[in-house]
Amino acid sequence: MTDGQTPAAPFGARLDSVFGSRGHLCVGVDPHPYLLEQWGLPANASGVRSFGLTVVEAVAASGRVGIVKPQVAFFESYGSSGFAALEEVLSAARAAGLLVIGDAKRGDIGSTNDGYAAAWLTPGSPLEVDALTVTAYTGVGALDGIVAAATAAGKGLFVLSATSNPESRALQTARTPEGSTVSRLVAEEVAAHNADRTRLGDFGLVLGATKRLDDYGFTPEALRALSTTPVLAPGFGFQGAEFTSIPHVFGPLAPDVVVSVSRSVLQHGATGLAGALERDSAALAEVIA
Ligand SMILES: O=c1ccn([C@@H]2O[C@H](COP(=O)(O)O)[C@@H](O)[C@H]2O)c(=O)[nH]1
Repeated sequence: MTDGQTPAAPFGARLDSVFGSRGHLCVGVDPHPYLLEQWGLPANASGVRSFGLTVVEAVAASGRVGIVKPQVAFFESYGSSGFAALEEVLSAARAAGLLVIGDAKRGDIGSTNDGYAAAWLTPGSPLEVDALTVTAYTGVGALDGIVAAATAAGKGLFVLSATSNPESRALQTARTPEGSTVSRLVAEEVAAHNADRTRLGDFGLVLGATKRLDDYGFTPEALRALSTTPVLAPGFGFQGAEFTSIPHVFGPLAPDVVVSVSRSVLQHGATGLAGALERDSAALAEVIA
């Protein structure tokens, strides 16, 4: 629900609409302590609040970017006042019409996951987001309650599958008894939740742009089978991936990738952010129409 009464359109449809109107760039709201210092802000809740609101304002004003991804860790590190700051940032972003992906990477056994669903996906809750990142180490089935809550509220999930960090390889390329990789198993079980869609579903995957997906067990056929599954792709800029690699890395999924950038744009400071957004969104539009 958007206002507690009107049912929201499904997340996948809303994401598709943002792709059409504002493109695929997603700006991470990652107030690292070193960035706070660089921006002349204090390393406390008031600093992350100002940082987050400034990023939201710049993204909304750009007219070229429609998705933000606040990194919860950097707010959580200041305790309850950090969470209060996060609530303000989330609310400002949603009020500005931006699609908000909460990067909280929640995930537990099913009964506990219901608590996360209540916190992040319930319309009107203080931490309401449009989509949430979650882990499936307890099994994709343990997410069923969050999936049901998301569907009821027009929300989405992005489930970690092949993450961008170098340490992910051993675990995520481990083979199941049937011969699939862990990454691919997660991907296929998540994609099953989108099976009734002809266009984008509400349940996506985190696939790092720094990876060769064939190394993680994704054959070309496996990628084609994910055609209604949106992809949240971190790893650009600071972690080394380039926009021009998107068609090669993501193949048939490239048209539905949410391209996430944080430090590479945030390092330009409050005054340089608008220019960085303009440059990145223009460069990305050359790659994903
Ligand atoms: O596999 C993953 C999953 C999430 N992330 C998050 O994305 C941003 C990346 O920040 P950059 O500054 O653009 O490197 C950050 O919030 C990570 O927690 C990821 O990098 N990889």
